[in-house]
Amino acid sequence: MNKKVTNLTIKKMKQEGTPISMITAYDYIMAQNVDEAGIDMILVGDSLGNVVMGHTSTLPVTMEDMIHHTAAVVRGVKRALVVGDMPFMSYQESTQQALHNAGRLMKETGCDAVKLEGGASVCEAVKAMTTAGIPVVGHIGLTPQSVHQLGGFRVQGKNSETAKQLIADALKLEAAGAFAITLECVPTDIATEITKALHTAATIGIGAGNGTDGQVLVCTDLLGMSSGFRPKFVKTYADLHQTIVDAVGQYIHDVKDRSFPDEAHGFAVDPEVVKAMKE
Ligand SMILES: Nc1nc(=O)c2c([nH]1)NC[C@@H]1CN(c3ccc(C(=O)N[C@@H](CCC(=O)O)C(=O)O)cc3)CN21
Ligand SMILES: CC(C)C(=O)C(=O)O
Ligand SMILES: [Mg+2]
Repeated sequence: MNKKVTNLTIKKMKQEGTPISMITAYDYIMAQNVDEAGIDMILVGDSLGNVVMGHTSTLPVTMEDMIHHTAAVVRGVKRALVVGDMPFMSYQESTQQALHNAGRLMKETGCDAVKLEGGASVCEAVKAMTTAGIPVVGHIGLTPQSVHQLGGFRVQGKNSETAKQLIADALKLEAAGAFAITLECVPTDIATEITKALHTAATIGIGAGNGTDGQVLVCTDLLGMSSGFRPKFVKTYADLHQTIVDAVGQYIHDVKDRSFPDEAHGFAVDPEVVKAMKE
């Protein structure tokens, strides 16, 4: 088995220019599958609000939801670094609240790091966490927990002023101790400049082009399991939605015409036993 990935491995990969692969997972079985594929980092994203729970945003996700799913993912992983996403209003109230909930997420799930959205405004919390021994991943650009503040899901950092703000936030997160920073929906050239400006924190892009230190995608998006809207940045590598519909359709067909189960999928008994049973 390959050695467990740590925050130091990720920092080293940035120094060496080795691209970092990251994917979301929300349960034990998906975690086992993506870990076996050789993924470097697994994010138990609060996107589970959309993907697993069927909400229209990530806002309703609770600490209890995140703990439940992150613990399941950790049980399926041998090598990848597991990051637990801090849900909406689990860290925005105060630094004390942020530290308390980051501690809960690590303590009650066994994950390797936590992630929270925001720039300068969360740096005091990031500093408190890293000081307490909790590795932190930042998240700037499109921050879905602020969708109502941002006025919708839109690309961030499109003018020089907001682009400067993003660089400043990234540098502050790095100084506060974040070992990686997710850049979501940021123009390619801006994300590349942010990546160059950071010396220790690795950038992990989603809709941020190929100049970042790594990439992250939602597992059900890249596997083609999600129906409905797909963001422009998603590349699908399989059509599992159709594969599942076809396989279950075949199963239904076999049940209806009694071709399943056949002898190979049942348990035989000595005919004498049946005879004696009826007496
Ligand atoms: N399945 C899934 N995949 C994700 O990547 C994802 C989630 N869910 N839920 C949480 C957030 C929300 N995300 C989103 C949601 C919408 C857009 C979106 O509407 N993007 C537009 C770009 C708009 C513009 O040009 O400004 C697009 O067309 O892709 C992007 C990211 C990313 N995250
Ligand atoms: C899209 C990624 C970065 C995320 O935060 C999530 O899946 O919740
Ligand atoms: Mg998230």
